[in-house]
Amino acid sequence: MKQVAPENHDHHTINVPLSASGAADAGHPPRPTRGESLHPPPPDSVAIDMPAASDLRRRNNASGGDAGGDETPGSNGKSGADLYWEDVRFKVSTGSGKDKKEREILKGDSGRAEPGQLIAVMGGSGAGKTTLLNLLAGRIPQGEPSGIVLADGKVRDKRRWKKLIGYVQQEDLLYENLTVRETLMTSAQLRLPSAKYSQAQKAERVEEVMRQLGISHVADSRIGSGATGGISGGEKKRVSIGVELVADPMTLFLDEPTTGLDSATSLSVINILKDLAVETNRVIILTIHMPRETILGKLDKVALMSKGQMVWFGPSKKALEHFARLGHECPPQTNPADFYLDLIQDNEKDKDSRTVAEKLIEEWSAVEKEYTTPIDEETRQQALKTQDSKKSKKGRQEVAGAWEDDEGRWATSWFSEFSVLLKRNFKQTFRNKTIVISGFMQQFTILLLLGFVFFRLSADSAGVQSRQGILFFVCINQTFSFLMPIITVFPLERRIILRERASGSYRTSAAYLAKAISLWPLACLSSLLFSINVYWLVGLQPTFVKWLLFQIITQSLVFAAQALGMLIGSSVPNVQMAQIVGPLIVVSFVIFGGNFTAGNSITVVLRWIQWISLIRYTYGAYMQNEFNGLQLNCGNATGGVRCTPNGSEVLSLQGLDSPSLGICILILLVLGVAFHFLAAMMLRKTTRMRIVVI
Ligand SMILES: Nc1ncnc2c1ncn2[C@@H]1O[C@H](COP(=O)(O)OP(=O)(O)OP(=O)(O)O)[C@@H](O)[C@H]1O
Repeated sequence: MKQVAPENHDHHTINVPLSASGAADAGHPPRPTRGESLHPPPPDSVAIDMPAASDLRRRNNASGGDAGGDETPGSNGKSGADLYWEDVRFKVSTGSGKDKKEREILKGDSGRAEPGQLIAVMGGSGAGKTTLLNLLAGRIPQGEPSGIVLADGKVRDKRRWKKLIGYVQQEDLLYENLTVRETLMTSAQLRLPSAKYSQAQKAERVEEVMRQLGISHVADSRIGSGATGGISGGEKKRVSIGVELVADPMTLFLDEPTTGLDSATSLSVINILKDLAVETNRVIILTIHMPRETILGKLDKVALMSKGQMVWFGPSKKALEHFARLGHECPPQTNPADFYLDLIQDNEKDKDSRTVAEKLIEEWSAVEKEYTTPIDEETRQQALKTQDSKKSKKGRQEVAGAWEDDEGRWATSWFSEFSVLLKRNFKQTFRNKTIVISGFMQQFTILLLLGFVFFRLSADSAGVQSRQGILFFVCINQTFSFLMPIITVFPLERRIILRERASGSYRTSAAYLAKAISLWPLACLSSLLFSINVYWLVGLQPTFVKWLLFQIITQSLVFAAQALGMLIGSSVPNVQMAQIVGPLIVVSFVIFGGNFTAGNSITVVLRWIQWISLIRYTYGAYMQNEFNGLQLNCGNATGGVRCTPNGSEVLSLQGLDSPSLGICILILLVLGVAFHFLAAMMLRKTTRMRIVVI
């Protein structure tokens, strides 16, 4: 029984079963098109009024027909792209200097994936599975690809392609303090075009995807982590798939989606993918290591690879026949996947000094045309022409022009991106109670310690030294406390940002600003807890204006220290480097902070450090705030200790009377803004995924 949706409407009604039912068999019935249900709707199914899930593709298709329009896949109106690749190669340079060599990782592979098919790339470790998957997806961090890849017979356009596909990485890159529903909703809000989908429709899409993936029962559970608990590994994998699926991609790529899962969970993930491929008429391509036989039965085609070359591409059952014809029978009671892998990894050489794999590669190249449905030659020639023109300047302009005619480069406005990301960041930060509480506890403990050591300072020569000591300590404490936790933020989140940016989810400026603002309130509150109380505890000058200035100076330091933390975090490749570089920079700022050495006695080569030392300006401002107008009691001065009755004199003796307090605060703010600006630039640079389409 079919549930046919009215066509050519902005919205269509689909029947969504409340449970993700079992997968269709390998020999599944004729594929339904979108809007048709595979199975009769169960009594508990619900009809949802949804925007056509293929709107995103239609949007891209609609504008793909003209200027260089042959570049856009999907313009034949199909819901899933037919992916064709021919003679694809991939080279990388290894070594350096004299030892520099070129290594060919993919050596001329061809194949075709048709809508509705679930395809697995298999092979031993290092066979080139991930490289082939990445090349088809266009995600190539380095190296030189060549060959032809056509989507629906068209050369792809990089900017559109990255938004038309979903790519599920091997690791589950998710925010652990968000719930499943919030995770998927964030993806929907960022990736579904606001012009087509209202908030309610985006929420409906999320519910639909959760039902398809069978994760509705954990919708409100936090993702969690090994340490904090949370949803299971299989559920996490389904959430990762859901993050891509809510954007309704035309083609879905998955890198080893079953790795790390037990065999029952792996089978359930594959069942879901199989259902998705069939029900939504999409191409789904994945890499897999050692599937069990039941999983193999779900796959429409397998691509067996050895040393960067195909050994077989087609249905698994036919592979057994093909290998049997070549004299390699699969022994009874053997999982065909084990048999394939043993065969292609057999390194024993025969009398011609060739391995079994080498012979199988040769045999495959002789018969591959029989097994791969060719594309129409006229389409192929046309695509080749477009590919050539795309390489020329004129072609590039045509592609760019075609994009400009589209609805826009981003699914939603800058402000929407910013507010979605800000909300996500607040949830991620404030739900981590350990971090929140330990931040306050740290400030409170130091406050107590200072209270014991520096309680109510005297106004004599000993009090001068103690004042200097405590003010310098406050500078160091506040810098370390608010810089160090931040330097690991970007290194820890970089791979998530890379993933999200690779699919064109948001502008870096929105992501950066949302992150910077979300980190500020907690730092502001805990630094206030410290600075408000330390002032009275230590007994600094008891006037409201000076107390207020003390708070302003502290907040300016916190602002600049956080900005510097973000700059360090966005510039270093990993947490370890951040933890080395962060303290190194702060310590050099301390050395040039104005307490240990006078500015003009520093060697010229390093003198510049004092000009960017946050601690120098903060210390200068604190000292002026405290010592200007301070009357000291020299009555107790003991022999040899010079006592200065006037606080301003202390400042001029130590060279801390300039720049003035106001300028010091201003410089701190300017440094903060400059660090933020540089950090945003660095984030943009270090989270850019190289997308190359051939
Ligand atoms: N950018 C690169 N630079 C150098 N070598 C590379 C690069 N990318 C891939 N390789 C090499 O190419 C080969 C194939 O890599 P690929 O990751 O595709 O293998 P795989 O089949 O996915 O292996 P595994 O199952 O172990 O992940 C490996 O030997 C790998 O070291």
